[in-house]
Amino acid sequence: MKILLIGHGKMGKAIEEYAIQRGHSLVATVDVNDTLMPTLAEQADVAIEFTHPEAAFENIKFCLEHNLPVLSGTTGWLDKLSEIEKICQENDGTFLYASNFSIGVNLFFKLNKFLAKLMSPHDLYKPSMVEVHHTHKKDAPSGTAITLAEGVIEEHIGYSSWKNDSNVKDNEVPITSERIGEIPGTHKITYKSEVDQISIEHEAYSRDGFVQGAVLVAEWLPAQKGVVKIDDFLKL
Ligand SMILES: NC(=O)C1=CN([C@@H]2O[C@H](COP(=O)(O)OP(=O)(O)OC[C@H]3O[C@@H](n4cnc5c(N)ncnc54)[C@H](OP(=O)(O)O)[C@@H]3O)[C@@H](O)[C@H]2O)C=CC1
Ligand SMILES: O=C(O)C1=N[C@H](C(=O)O)C[C@H](O)C1
Repeated sequence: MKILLIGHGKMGKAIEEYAIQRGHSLVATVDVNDTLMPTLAEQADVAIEFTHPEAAFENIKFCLEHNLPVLSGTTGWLDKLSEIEKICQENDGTFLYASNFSIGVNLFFKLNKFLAKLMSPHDLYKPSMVEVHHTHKKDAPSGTAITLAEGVIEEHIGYSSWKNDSNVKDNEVPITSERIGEIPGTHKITYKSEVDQISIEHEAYSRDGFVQGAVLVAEWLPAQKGVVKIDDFLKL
């Protein structure tokens, strides 16, 4: 498979290495000072986009307007997600966004929803979330934390929004973001009552899970149409 790799930072470099290991080739790596040229899109089977919250929208739009299936793992740009989904439909394209490409985290998303549903009738237990990442991370809260909070909101009658603060209203899920050293990504949800607490946690040991998931999804993506989800790939 021929991959157009957009973003050549921590994720881009690791994806390049793993994609080559799996027998793929790169049409090009496009980083911040490079230009996305239509000829690059013509030569590629799929684009993988891991860049910056400010850059993701234009990069994805370019791919969709040049008939190139594209997956994006960039977080922090979700205010424009519905616009991209519209552009995908208008161009009869293929697009997938996932806040986290690790299989473990996508199973954790399901566990989170299950726990929220169980907790919904028990308002003595108050949820809160902590996400911990490396100090280079540009966005807070993490995209994964937002997906987890959305899962709670979907399943728990007592919650309708989230806030990146520990000081919240009754109907808000509090998310605390910590930035420490080189931590790849840890997410913990706790339901606390006056007498006890229940926590679930996912801890990534490295970026390998995100990288492997992104390349496996990229292999599957060109045969799909429209706005697709990682749940479709994982059959969750
Ligand atoms: N969904 C998932 O599973 C995962 C998502 N992520 C997300 O992916 C994104 C990238 O993460 P990471 O690789 O760690 O970040 P890095 O900062 O290491 O890499 C991003 C790269 O993209 C470059 N870049 C910036 N603007 C553009 C542009 N317009 N076109 C092309 N390249 C550009 C940056 O250059 P410069 O540094 O000069 O700005 C940098 O080289 C983040 O949003 C992060 O949250 C990360 C891990 C897993
Ligand atoms: O920036 C990162 O590193 C990560 N970003 C994603 C997020 O914001 O959820 C996924 C993972 O946690 C690593």
